[in-house]
Amino acid sequence: MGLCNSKPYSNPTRSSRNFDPHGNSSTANNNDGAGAHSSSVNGGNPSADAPNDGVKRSPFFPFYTPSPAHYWFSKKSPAARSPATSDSTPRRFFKRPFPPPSPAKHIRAVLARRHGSVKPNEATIPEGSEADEVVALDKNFGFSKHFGNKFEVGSEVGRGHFGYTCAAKFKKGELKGQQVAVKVIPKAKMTTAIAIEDVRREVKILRALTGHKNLVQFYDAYEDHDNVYIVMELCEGGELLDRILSRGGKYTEEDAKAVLRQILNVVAFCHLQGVVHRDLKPENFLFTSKDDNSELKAIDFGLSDFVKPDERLNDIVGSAYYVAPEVLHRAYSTEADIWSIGVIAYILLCGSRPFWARTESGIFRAVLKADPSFDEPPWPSLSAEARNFVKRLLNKDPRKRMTAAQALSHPWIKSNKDVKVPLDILIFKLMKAYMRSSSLRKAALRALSKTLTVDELFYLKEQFTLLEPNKNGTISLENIKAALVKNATDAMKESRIPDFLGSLNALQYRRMDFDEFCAATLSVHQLEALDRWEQHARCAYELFEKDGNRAIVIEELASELGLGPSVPVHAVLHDWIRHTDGKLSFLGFVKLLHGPSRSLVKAQ
Ligand SMILES: Nc1ncnc2c1ncn2[C@@H]1O[C@H](COP(=O)(O)OP(=O)(O)OP(=O)(O)O)[C@@H](O)[C@H]1O
Ligand SMILES: [Ca+2]
Ligand SMILES: [Ca+2]
Repeated sequence: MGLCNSKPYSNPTRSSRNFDPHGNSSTANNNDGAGAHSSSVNGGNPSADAPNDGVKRSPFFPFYTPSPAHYWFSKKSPAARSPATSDSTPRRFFKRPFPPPSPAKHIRAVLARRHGSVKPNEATIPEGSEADEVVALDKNFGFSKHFGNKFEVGSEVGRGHFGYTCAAKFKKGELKGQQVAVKVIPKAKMTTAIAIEDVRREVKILRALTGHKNLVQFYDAYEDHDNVYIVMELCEGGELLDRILSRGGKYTEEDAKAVLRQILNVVAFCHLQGVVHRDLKPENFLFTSKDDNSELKAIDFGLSDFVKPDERLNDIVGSAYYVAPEVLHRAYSTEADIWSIGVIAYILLCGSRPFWARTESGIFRAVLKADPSFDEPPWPSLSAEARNFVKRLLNKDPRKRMTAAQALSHPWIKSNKDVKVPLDILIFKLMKAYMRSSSLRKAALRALSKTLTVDELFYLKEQFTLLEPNKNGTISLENIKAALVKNATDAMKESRIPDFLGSLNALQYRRMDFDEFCAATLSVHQLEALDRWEQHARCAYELFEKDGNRAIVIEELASELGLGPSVPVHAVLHDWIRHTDGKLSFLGFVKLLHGPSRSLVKAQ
């Protein structure tokens, strides 16, 4: 067939259009402090972009300033000041399919969950009777009561739906005089058991997740009669959203990469720990300083949760523009965060939101059904890798979406930089499925693994290296355990990741070399999402034909697929077997690659 060369996928490096009209003015509109806007929401307001009370509004657009529009029309606008930029940018702006980003509201189900104010047709949260709970709400958190003794509170630096954040200083001790941020959450706002539980969990997660440079550093939590106080490192550079807007809505590819690398890094870390953030958006990333190259920190774990490796969450939480389709379908895990990063990446590169409508239900419809546009400027002038990167984050099928660690291995993000790829929890999930597979399926996966390209092998090689401390070409269960321990925080215990390793017990009596590792940890679903999947599969089938395909007894296949005696085997399996010689057909091979559950669903 001539396709079977395992040719490295060529990534034609197009010259990226590095125009950044406002690249040097990123702090231009940050003078009113971080979070000068509010993400607070009017739960009953059906208009997703309706102005919030108490925030500044643009006279030109139905959302708050700062917005790019502010810059086009203001005398102080960098665009107005810079003749080099004023010719192209405004035109591009008016061609945008959607308005530029504004602060995202939490979806109404979140508010219902927090406040118990569920409108009849929005009643998406089935948990117990709120009326009963109000009577006996326990607002004691067990946090230290000495906030007032320890901290001197300064001015407000930001505000959210659930509280406000102030700068503060340690009054005494070793850290005397050091600045911190304090998120103050009034207990009066905690009107449901769920709201209280969410605050408990926010603190628990902040406490458990320690030691990543792109995660806001948590100091401690305090409480008194009126408030909970979450004390953390003070980030003085403002929100990513403000910086996007102050740059006129878009970043150059290089600048976007620098931001996305940090976001992906911290999110990969959270996912390895079994924490899903569930509210990733540019408002929830802060710069440590006003500096252009300032480090970025993830904040606001208010909607975050622990998730076990083989568990799905079902509560609808997040912010509308950033919410993943599977969250709306109520069965999701860490991949939902990756979707949100896809939305952020889309915004960074083109300045508008990929899924936009005036109402929450309109946004949800777009998220579920619409394909984001890559035809409008500036997309055609951006690099093919950039578009490919964003599309692979915004795949509606979570199984086909890249993970954070894979995204860090993507040629666009990687470019010439020495990006360190973190350990990926997906590797363990795939390994578990592999260990439970039949020898026939293992042979099929091995054939497929021989067709992987240089880019795909790069990621697997990185993962293998992280698990292979002795560099002897093989890994053992002990190596895997050690790699996890090395990366573990307290969060990992909560999300039961060590228990999950029990499923890899079959590995305790043998070692795995890189070839088998590739077969074990390649994701058929992800490969299937690639344009060249047909080539991969055909190629792999050819290899399998030469070395592995054999006549199959139907009963054998039936037992492999877990078909019971009541299922009419012939009816289900006739398209799996080649009539001429009783061997696996191409279709059967592809179904086998996917494993039992999927094959059955498709076959029946
Ligand atoms: N460590 C920090 N340093 C500086 N500013 C901060 C810090 N933490 C939070 N802020 C500011 O306070 C705002 C609100 O904080 P946060 O997002 O945690 O609150 P929230 O009530 O959970 O908000 P939301 O409505 O998004 O859920 C942030 O958007 C940011 O502007
Ligand atoms: Ca927030
Ligand atoms: Ca929050």
